[in-house]
Amino acid sequence: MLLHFTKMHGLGNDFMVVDLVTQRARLRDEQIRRLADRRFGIGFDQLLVVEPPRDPDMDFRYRIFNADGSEVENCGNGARCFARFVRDQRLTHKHEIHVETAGGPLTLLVEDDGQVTVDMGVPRFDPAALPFEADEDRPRHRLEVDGEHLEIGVASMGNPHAVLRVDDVEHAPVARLGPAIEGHPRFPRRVNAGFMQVVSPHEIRLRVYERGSGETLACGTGACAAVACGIRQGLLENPVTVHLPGGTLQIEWPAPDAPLRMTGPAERVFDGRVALS
Ligand SMILES: N[C@H](CCC[C@H](N)C(=O)O)C(=O)O
Repeated sequence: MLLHFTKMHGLGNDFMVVDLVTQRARLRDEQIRRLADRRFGIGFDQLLVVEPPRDPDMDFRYRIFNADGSEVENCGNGARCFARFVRDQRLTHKHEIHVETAGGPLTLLVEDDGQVTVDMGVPRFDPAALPFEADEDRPRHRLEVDGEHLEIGVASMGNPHAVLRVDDVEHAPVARLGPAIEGHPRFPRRVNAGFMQVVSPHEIRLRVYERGSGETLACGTGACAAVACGIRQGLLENPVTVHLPGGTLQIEWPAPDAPLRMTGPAERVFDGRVALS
């Protein structure tokens, strides 16, 4: 069969977006891995799938698959592209779109300037929410990685994040520590590893080694998790501008029990069709 898709990105975090409301297809893990390959396939960090909602109060079901084929709970940059896609495809005319994900509900707000603001829900820090093996919830956890004693913050944005503060993201050992943190045994379902440089209380620089995809040019949930951990550690104050290699996100988290909001762009690159074997 021929599957229609749209290639999109949020600050260079790139996606294959598929409408399974008007199309029917089942994508197996190995098909996703092949399609994700940047030489043998289309090439993407994540596959985003639009499906009809299970909950009648929601507008769509939003499913996310990493390049390694693993299905995950949330994708922040993908959520902005999802909102742009469903409106461009005329699957909805709404400006406020409610979607269900494996990590919980999200509200997507398409702004007049084309930017998208996502209500990402309330960050969770209890280790069981990630999951992360630790005896209690605390702003900083000690983690021994590759012979080094690190101090990390942990947060769930529906998906799990570990955040390590560094002096200079340019020279942070992302290639070495990223995979070691991602696959650390204390994270039974692996983890996204963020490397955060604090520029000021309202500004950070961030690189993220993503679970299931490697280092990406941007990570929306990673930006949210870094800000949440930074505010909780007393390093940051609401709102925070997050500079990632692919561009900048604005994050607001006005109070610990308030939802966290992320605002940024969503770009279409091309439409295509692919034969599914
Ligand atoms: N790699 C992530 C999913 C994609 C998150 C990222 N692309 C974003 O924008 O939030 C995970 O395994 O939880």
